[in-house]
Amino acid sequence: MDRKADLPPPAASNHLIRSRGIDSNLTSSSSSSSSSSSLPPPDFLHQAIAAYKRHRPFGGMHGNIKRATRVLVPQTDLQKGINSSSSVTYNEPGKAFPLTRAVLESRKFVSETNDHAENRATVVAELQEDASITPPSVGGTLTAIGDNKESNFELQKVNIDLLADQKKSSIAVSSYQVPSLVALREDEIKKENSTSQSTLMTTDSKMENISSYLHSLALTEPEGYLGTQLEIKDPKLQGHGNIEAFGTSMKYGGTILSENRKEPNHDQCYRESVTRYSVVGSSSATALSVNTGPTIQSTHAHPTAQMSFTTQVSSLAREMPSGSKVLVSSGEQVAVRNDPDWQIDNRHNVHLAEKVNKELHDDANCPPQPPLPNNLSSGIEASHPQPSKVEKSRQKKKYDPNVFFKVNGKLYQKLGKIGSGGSSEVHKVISSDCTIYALKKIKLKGRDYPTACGFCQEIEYLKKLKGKSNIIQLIDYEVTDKILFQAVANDLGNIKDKRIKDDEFIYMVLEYGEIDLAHMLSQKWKEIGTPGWRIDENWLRFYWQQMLEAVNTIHEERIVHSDLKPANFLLVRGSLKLIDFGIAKAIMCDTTNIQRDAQVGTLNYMSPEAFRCNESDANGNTFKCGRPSDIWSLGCILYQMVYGSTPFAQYKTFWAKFKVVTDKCHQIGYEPVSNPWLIDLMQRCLAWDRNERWRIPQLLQHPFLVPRVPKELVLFADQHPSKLIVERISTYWNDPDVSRLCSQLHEVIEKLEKEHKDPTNVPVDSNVS
Ligand SMILES: Nc1ncnc2c1ncn2[C@@H]1O[C@H](COP(=O)(O)OP(=O)(O)OP(=O)(O)O)[C@@H](O)[C@H]1O
Repeated sequence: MDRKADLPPPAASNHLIRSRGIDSNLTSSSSSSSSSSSLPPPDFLHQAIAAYKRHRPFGGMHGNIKRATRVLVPQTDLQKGINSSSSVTYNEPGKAFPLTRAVLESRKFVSETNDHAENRATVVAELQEDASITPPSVGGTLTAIGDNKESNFELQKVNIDLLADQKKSSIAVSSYQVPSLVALREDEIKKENSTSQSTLMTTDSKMENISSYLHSLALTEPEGYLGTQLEIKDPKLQGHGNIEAFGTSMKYGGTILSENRKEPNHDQCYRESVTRYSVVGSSSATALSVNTGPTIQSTHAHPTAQMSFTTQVSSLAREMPSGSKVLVSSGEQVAVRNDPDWQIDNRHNVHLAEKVNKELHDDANCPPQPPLPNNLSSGIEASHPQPSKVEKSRQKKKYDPNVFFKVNGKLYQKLGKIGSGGSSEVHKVISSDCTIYALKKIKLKGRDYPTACGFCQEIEYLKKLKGKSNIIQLIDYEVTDKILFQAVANDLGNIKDKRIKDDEFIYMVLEYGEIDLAHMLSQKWKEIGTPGWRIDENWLRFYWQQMLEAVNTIHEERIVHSDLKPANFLLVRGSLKLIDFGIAKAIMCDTTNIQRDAQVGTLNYMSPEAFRCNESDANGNTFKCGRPSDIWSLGCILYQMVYGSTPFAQYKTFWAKFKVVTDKCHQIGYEPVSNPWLIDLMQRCLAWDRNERWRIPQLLQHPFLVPRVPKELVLFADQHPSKLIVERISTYWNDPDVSRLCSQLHEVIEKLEKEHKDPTNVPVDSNVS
């Protein structure tokens, strides 16, 4: 059924149109009607709250208040609008663009300014909707319209009203925003001019975080209305990845404006949240404004999600620092809390908005409503079944755990799962100050206390390594199981044999790494086989040195990592940092080795002694793991960086690996490489006998990293370097052909050197070309 057909004709509000900066004569063709602003405020408030709770436009409850037309178009109609011949033809007659609803409307809106009479009614309807139901707290004026290149989003500029007192230079970022924009402080936003309609500009890298946040909201909160009216002025940002993030949020109906935006995917349905969010920044503090009011009811909106989103924002508002301004606006009026300095124009509206705020907060304690079937989502009263357990816990938590993590009272919005290890999940998150972190969540349920204590050990190591630039930094952590928390600090005592029964977790907020070495390597190895490919020695040196330094840092702190592998080196702002101290062990003061309770590590990188840790050899000597075990792992990583696979990769099963790695007589194969020092370096790390392995300070001085040509010449005064190299190579290959070739090479090098010293001494019949 076409719901649009059921709707009363749209009405316009001059008031709103003014606030949006649209010439009021554009509305002349529309029927006039009442607006919310014409209702006595308490009625408005009650209706707003009641409708909000019902998740449907309260216009519907009031005969003469018109519903928004755009949001009541069912998906099928939307699809029709997009896919069928009814696509909007724009500017260039005859050229049809398949557009999503959001784009269609934006263009209609634009078309109004272009005097496209046919679209005028729709624009009016949109304006009326805002006017009669929820006047926006911030008005915008579309001032520039781009061309209509296919698949681009044309609107290029939106002027945004200043919401707050000019003297205080507070800036309203947009009418529909997200909480994390609180970090968009005034010093990161320049006003283009000082009139009440100023164009926001931001060129700061915060944009990346914000866009990424929006992106995440688009992903995690499909019902959220993510339109953010920001003009992106910085050419660097145009076409940058973060624009894509905006593009994604636009899919959900936002009017985020930037040049050359890609057309949203038609498969994405158009959704809007009942609740709108707005953020105000001031010179002295940041503020969060929550614009309530059932503005739009999408046929696809998910009431539970809307509720939870509201709850999250309320919760975020509570999380904000005490100096922050929490604004709640109902309609275009804004109330300011916690800040006596804030200029308030209209006391009544402050009162009104505060009431709305209170209701909003009360709402967070109301049971969320179950989702309505799509076809019933507007106009039908939902029944209120008892809240489920999950819902109850959500109410208790006052934030949606599907969207946020709470660590030590701070909320972190999930941006997506990065990876999961043997015992944990790692998520990309964003904090309220728009910083991206990695959040490691270790599930404790079902684990015994000694194991859980082992997990906490990682926190101890990271605390010990705080401030070390080549170790991932622990920002915050929480152990939700209080018994465990105390046991770690004191003693396991009588809980040794007990298990954790409840849903308890360890949360660790960590510095975020962009990519790990494993992924970098797999990218690098795609180049293999391309014509002219050869090992990039400088690339190798650059990262090898950083790896050595990172491991040296922990060795100096008497910590053995025990699980060194490419995935545990993360690139953070261009530098490699070490992560995952899950199985690291501290070296006792009176020894250089560690005792292991169980076999640990990742097979391909495990040293012979790690395979046989704590066992005894034929002579009764115990295999112990210590720093050399980490050196072996580094050797395996270097081998992988040089050849593309670890030295024992061809042995697939555990036992095959065990056998070959623990076999003292097994010879690791080294294919020739352009720089023989590289082979020497690998051999220094992969010596079977752990006592023969070089230590990190030596490795940092190895000729591969520190070419010492003059020093070498002095050191081997009686030996020509080429001879030395040739000798070493022939030793390794022990092959007459290799020896012969090496001798020839040596002769050639000597000849060349003679020529270099005395250019007149060039043999006439030189076979050196
Ligand atoms: N700080 C971080 N920034 C970005 N990604 C991270 C971060 N920490 C971990 N990861 C990603 O999450 C994955 C798993 O993390 P981690 O290795 O710490 O977990 P684990 O349970 O100890 O894993 P494993 O079983 O491999 O030892 C890593 O391989 C890495 O890709």
